[in-house]
Amino acid sequence: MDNNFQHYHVGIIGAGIMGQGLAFQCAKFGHKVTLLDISEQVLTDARTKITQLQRFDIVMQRQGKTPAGTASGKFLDNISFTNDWADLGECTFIVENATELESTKLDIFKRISSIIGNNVVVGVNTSCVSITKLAACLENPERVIGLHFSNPVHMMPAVEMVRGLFNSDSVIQEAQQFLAGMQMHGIVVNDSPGFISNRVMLAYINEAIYCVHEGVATAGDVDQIFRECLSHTMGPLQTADLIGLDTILQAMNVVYGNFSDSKYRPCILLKRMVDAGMLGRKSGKGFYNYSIN
Ligand SMILES: NC(=O)c1ccc[n+]([C@@H]2O[C@H](COP(=O)([O-])OP(=O)(O)OC[C@H]3O[C@@H](n4cnc5c(N)ncnc54)[C@H](O)[C@@H]3O)[C@@H](O)[C@H]2O)c1
Repeated sequence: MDNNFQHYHVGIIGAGIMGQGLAFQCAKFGHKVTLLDISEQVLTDARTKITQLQRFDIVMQRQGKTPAGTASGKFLDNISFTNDWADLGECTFIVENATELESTKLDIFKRISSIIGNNVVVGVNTSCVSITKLAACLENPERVIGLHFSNPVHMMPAVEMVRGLFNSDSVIQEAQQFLAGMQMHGIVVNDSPGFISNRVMLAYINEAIYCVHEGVATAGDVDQIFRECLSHTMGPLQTADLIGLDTILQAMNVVYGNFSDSKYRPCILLKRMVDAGMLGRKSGKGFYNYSIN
């Protein structure tokens, strides 16, 4: 790793889509990683997925779509997988990536308050939950900052960095340095429901789901219009499948609950698909069918 950047022992809470991607990215740039999840099965799957990410990343590097890392050797050995919260005690930087439910994240913050060091910066990877509300669970709330990574983490150069009400400038600088060490940078916005990206994108995805629900067009045709008429790389329903329909629904509920504005009311089709376990890529079926391996 470039000597100008500090090595951290990064504690990542939640080993789902985002936790896996972030664990890989951190290890690729020389950080030691402790990846925690409450589910043994998720931790087992995460090992496999992270190995697959490494293969995919090598191809992307050859195509110039992702930078080379700075770690050498078998850097994935620097990731440890655990369900023991005490293992976070030695971490020097934390990123919380668990399920997009305010109650889950609040429980996690209350839990880690007595485990992690008092000066450790805590990043929150959330689509919508208030950074300020989570920060209030910790002593030194100024060290909690929103780090809204995008999916796939290792392919995206920028992170929506969310400044909570308590944040100090030094924490923002430290988080920027953490990202810079992985050849990423943060774009700082203030704490508001859905921040910028999700406030705009959720309304767009939800409207596309309404179009399918009302029979205006098929999912394939909606996406094709965005790709072929508007030059988007992906259509809104492909994006929804990539993010996870459960995550979209949970995020919409948070934004809708905060703004009480009907433009954020989740479409009934989205709710029914989540009820049916059609969560998108991660479950093998959403608006499209996927092979899970
Ligand atoms: N999926 C995306 O494209 C995307 C993009 C940006 C941000 N996010 C945000 O990142 C976070 C994680 O999203 P994801 O897509 O990885 O979700 P996911 O459903 O794939 O993974 C969430 C993980 O959290 C774990 N978990 C649940 N409760 C927990 C607890 N109490 N302690 C520890 N782990 C727990 C689950 O077992 C699961 O493995 C969410 O807040 C989401 O809004 C997601």
